Formats: sequence, C-alpha cells, structure tokens
Amino acid sequence: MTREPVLQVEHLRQVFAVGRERLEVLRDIHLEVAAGERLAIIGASGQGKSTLMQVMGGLEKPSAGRVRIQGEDIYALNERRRGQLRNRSVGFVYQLHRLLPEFTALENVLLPLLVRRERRAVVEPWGRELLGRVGLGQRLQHKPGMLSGGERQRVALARALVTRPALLLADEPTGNLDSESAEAVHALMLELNRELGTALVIVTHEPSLAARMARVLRLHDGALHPVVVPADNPLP
Ligand SMILES: Nc1ncnc2c1ncn2[C@@H]1O[C@H](COP(=O)(O)OP(=O)(O)OP(=O)(O)O)[C@@H](O)[C@H]1O
Repeated sequence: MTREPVLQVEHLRQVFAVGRERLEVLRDIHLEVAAGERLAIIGASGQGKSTLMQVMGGLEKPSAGRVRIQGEDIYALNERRRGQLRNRSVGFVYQLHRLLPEFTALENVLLPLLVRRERRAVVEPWGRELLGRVGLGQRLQHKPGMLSGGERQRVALARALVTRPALLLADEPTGNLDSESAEAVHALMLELNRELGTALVIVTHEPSLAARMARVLRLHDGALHPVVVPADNPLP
C-alpha cells in the first residue's frame, strides 16, 4: 500500500511587486514529501527559502500553483479551515520564535492544544516532557523575556511538536544556537521523526544537519534541484 504524501506542491510561483518592479522569487516549484520523510532545503541567502516555507505552511498565499497537505488543497480552504488544518497537521518553527510574551514556556508549548479545548491536566505531562527533552525542564515557568535566545528557540520547537504533527516545517531552527544546544534540537527532531513518523522539511545552512536528512534539495533561481550528498563526505 502506498501512503498518501503528506505534502504536495505543484507549479508554485511567488511574485512580489516592489514599487514598479516585479520580483519572481519562486518560479516553478514541484515537491512531494512522503509521510515520515526527512528533507533538507539549502540555498544561498535571498533565494526564497523562507518564502517557500511560509507558502507551504499555509501562511502566505502563492501567486499561482497548489499546495496540498495530507491531500487537502490548503489555499482552496477559507482562512478558518486552513487554520484548523495547520493546527492539526503542521508544526512550524520560524526564524524568529514568535512566542507569546505574557505566557510561561510551558503555556506557550501547550497553547496549540489548549486552543482546541484539550484539557490542560491531560496535555500538561506531554508539554513538560517535550521541554525536558530540549533541556528546559528547569525553565517551565519562565516567560520568553526571561529566556535566552537559544532557549526561546527550543521552546518554539517544543510548541511546534506538541500536536504530534504529520509535518514539521522548520526554517533554520538552530541558526542561533551553540553547537551543543543545536545538537539537542536536531536529536529531538530526528527522534520524533522516528517515533511519531513526523515528516521533516528543514531549511538549514548546517552541513551536519543536512547530512542527516534522507534527501537534500537546493533552491536556486526559483526552482528546487536535487543535491547528491556522498555518505562519507557531508555537504561543504
Ligand atoms: N513580502 C515581500 N515583498 C517583497 N519582497 C520580498 C518579500 N518577502 C521576501 N522578499 C524578497 O524575496 C527574496 C527571498 O526572500 P527569503 O526570505 O524567502 O529568502 P531566503 O532564501 O530565506 O534568505 P535567507 O537565507 O537570507 O533567510 C529576497 O530577495 C527578499 O528580499
């Protein structure tokens, strides 16, 4: 039996109008990500990696083309239904963490479940466990303003994974972390990929992370190109 792809992108284009100029950032993107797959997207600064992630995550409507998540054409849905689908199926780690400043680390992590009216007493142990697994078991009651940048990023990862999503989209999730914290975050993403079958799509400049993904694509000139990574010689 073939499993349905978790993510399908067809003929995707994104054009920005800036003054009188038109900037075609994504020209013709095709991509299919199988359930449980691990994919890295690399590419030079300004090539459109973040733009692609936003469009694939349902956060920014493309100029043309289609994005399906678990078979659903997400931009054919109204905003409310698209939000529900995102909550159910997608975890998103942004370059900036976007935590809510008035809530504690634990509350930030639990929010995606609390907005679906799951009971706090039921979901709290899983939130605590995830924070423990990113090394923040002693920071549960800290608000974002009391955490370091790297700690905030780890809270954001725990929040993205708390719903056990079918798909995790992570845009440079360990860009600001020291190598030890980055390693903890990479390990957690890979563990949940194995344990829960969460498909990973990760934008990264870190060769060590890209090398641990099953497939690597380079975004260049508005299209995705396969990169062959020799097993004994990780990316430059
Ligand atoms: N809303 C927007 N309006 C106009 N131009 C935009 C907009 N968003 C992004 N761009 C432009 O699109 C291009 C791609 O931006 P994007 O942030 O997707 O690149 P990136 O590959 O993620 O870069 P980096 O690795 O530096 O984060 C950039 O040249 C950027 O200036």
